[in-house]
Amino acid sequence: MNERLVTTGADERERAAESALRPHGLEEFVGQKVVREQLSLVLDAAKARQAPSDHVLFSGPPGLGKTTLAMIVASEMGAPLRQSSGPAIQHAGDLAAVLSSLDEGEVLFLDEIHRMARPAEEMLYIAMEDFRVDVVVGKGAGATAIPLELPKFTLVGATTRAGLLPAPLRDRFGFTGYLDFYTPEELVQVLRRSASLLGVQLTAEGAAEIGGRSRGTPRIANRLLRRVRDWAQVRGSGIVDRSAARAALEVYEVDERGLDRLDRAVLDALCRRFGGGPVGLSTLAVVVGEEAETVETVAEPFLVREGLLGRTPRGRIALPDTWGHLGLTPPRDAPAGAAWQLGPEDGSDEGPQDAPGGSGAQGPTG
Ligand SMILES: Nc1ncnc2c1ncn2[C@@H]1O[C@H](COP(=O)(O)OP(=O)(O)OP(=O)(O)O)[C@@H](O)[C@H]1O
Repeated sequence: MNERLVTTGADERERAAESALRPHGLEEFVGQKVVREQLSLVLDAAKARQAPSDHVLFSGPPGLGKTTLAMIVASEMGAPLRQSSGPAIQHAGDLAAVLSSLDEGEVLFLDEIHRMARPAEEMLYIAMEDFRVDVVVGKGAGATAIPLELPKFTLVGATTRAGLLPAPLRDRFGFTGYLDFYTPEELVQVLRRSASLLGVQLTAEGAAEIGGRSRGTPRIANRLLRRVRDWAQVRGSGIVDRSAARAALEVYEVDERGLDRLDRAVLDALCRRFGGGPVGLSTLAVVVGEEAETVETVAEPFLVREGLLGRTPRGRIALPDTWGHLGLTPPRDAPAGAAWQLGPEDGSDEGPQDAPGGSGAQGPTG
């Protein structure tokens, strides 16, 4: 089980549990209306031409359905799916081995495609466009490239960081689907479907309660459902209703907005200890007893998205909602969120308050 119930990633064990809940066709896939419609046009056109589909890229945060869609592409095309990932392809030879073993029409799914080694990326451009790889035999001046024809295949790439893909690779995908976070109503639909597959009795209120705490992410919704089901079986009536969801998620310390203990510790330190900031990331991390990287990559993206934390060039700041969420009253001199000059997206800059002993409790000057 994951240490954090609301983390967006999944380990091998969880992925195995997830496979039972995956939609098998586009009509079962909840939400992402635009992507579904665009993708179904691409696939229907390919089927009508009786040819492999164009290469497809899915981009979006973890747990929103990229792997599921890759599997759907293969099943809609009636083709086998071969899976690998960027981190597994560290040499051009690794990729040549995968590509040369494909059959005509097969779908190759490359997860985390942005993490592939550069020489392999370059080999992939040619393979995608010309269905050919150049295998280099020998070394130095005597090295020769032997072209190897490949069968026509469809590449499905998935990435959480489309911006990291070099333009020549991005341009070779005929279609890119951008996945967005799900609405609470869509998550209720995901939960209903999962509950029926798991044989769990789920009430409308129970689904709404879990959906609202799932951070817009089906993976988290399904994970919370499994934990609430456990609670309902052991301590409740077996039915997943609102009170079971509330009681179970209190045990797991997931609050009504989907924040867990780490998220709240960060906000609590920011408001109580540093008067709302700005405070540097590493100081904040020391106070909550975590690595700066964990705070930055695990807690912050969701807090920023929810408008509960701001990243500025001078450090992290509380926003008006932050105080309310913690049940605190902002100090009288706390600025309105808009008055702050918010920093760049990756805003990992350390503020001046990172100096040892800095309290960082002052407001902005401008
Ligand atoms: N639209 C959806 N409808 C129903 N279930 C979904 C949907 N999207 C995702 N899920 C479920 O959520 C879980 C995670 O989905 P998936 O593995 O496809 O996410 P991912 O985007 O590939 O994540 P990662 O980036 O970590 O690989 C799966 O159990 C899947 O069935």
